[in-house]
Amino acid sequence: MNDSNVILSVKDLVVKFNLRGNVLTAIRGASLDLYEGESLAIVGESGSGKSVFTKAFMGLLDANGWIESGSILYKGEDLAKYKREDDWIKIRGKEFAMVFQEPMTSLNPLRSIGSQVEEAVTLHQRLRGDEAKQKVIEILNDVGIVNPEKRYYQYPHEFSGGMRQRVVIAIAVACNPKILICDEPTTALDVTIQAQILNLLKKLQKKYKLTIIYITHDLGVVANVADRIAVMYAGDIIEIGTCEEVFYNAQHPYTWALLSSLPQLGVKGEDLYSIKGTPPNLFNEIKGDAFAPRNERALKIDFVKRPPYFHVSPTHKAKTWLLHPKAPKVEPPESIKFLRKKWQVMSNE
Ligand SMILES: Nc1ncnc2c1ncn2[C@@H]1O[C@H](COP(=O)(O)OP(=O)(O)OP(=O)(O)O)[C@@H](O)[C@H]1O
Repeated sequence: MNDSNVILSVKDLVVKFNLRGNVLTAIRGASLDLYEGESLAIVGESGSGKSVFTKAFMGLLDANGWIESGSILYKGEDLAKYKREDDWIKIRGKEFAMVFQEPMTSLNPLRSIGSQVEEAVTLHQRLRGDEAKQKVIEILNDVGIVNPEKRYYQYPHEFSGGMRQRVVIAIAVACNPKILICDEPTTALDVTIQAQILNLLKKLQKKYKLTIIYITHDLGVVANVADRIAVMYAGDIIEIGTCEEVFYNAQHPYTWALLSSLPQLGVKGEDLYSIKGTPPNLFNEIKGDAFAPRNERALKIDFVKRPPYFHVSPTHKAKTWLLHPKAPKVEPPESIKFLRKKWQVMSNE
């Protein structure tokens, strides 16, 4: 990873919404460098801002939302300055494509699968007639749809949930995007199908040279597919690092809480850990570390001053005062200590 590979650079992004005259700050100065060809998972509880953050890159914010400040640099242009739908049309599909959670809402029930994929091929790859159809069949085959020549003429209701999600992915890939954003792509599917779809995305990433952002509330789901993990809380990325760094050497107490609530890490015979309290009200100004009121290990300063990023390694940083050189030593929960022991072994290998 080096700076010349940065494909998208978001700096200090602030996104607000107006709700019946009251203003809510959904993204509170979040920054992110995305590297070409990587897969990055953005994780966090419901409402942490994962979807709004990525929708801002595609000009897909709801009508009552706007980018208040910050920049989104892509190919030398600042997308945060785009005001007109015409500007976004150049980006959407062609440069960035999105796969949503519920495939049925992304597909038109009245049109054949083939014609829906073909529309994307015609629009973005400038192919026509037989050539376009051949391309569609090739893509349907690539996404694992058996007998694509026959399936081409079928309708969404003739496909299972997993197969429909494959079609949605085919449409996204048919646009030839550089960046694919997958918003909870497997939440609506059962566990075996989930794994198949994630494997498929991994395979397509290589063939189509995609940079992928996975959005999920489930750290467990992305463990096998993401190169890096960004943890979001109350509209900011509070920790980011390689998958191993975030799993085994997490630094922010919120990341500790997320990890401790994973069923895979549960201590036998104990109830599953759940994060106490509720996220802050984004209509109010947030002072200090937004997680402090829910953090039983919070320091005094956490309630007063917002922490900057502190680097743990060149690829790993977190916004927590615990990383300040003068911070008192705070013991993480048992499950995190267990992971850190593994990290020490891994680091010495
Ligand atoms: N159109 C809107 N008007 C007002 N508030 C909004 C709007 N869209 C999103 N928000 C608010 O912005 C915040 C971030 O929402 P977002 O959908 O990005 O969360 P998320 O992390 O993706 O959650 P989930 O996992 O539930 O999708 C939430 O507080 C949400 O209520």
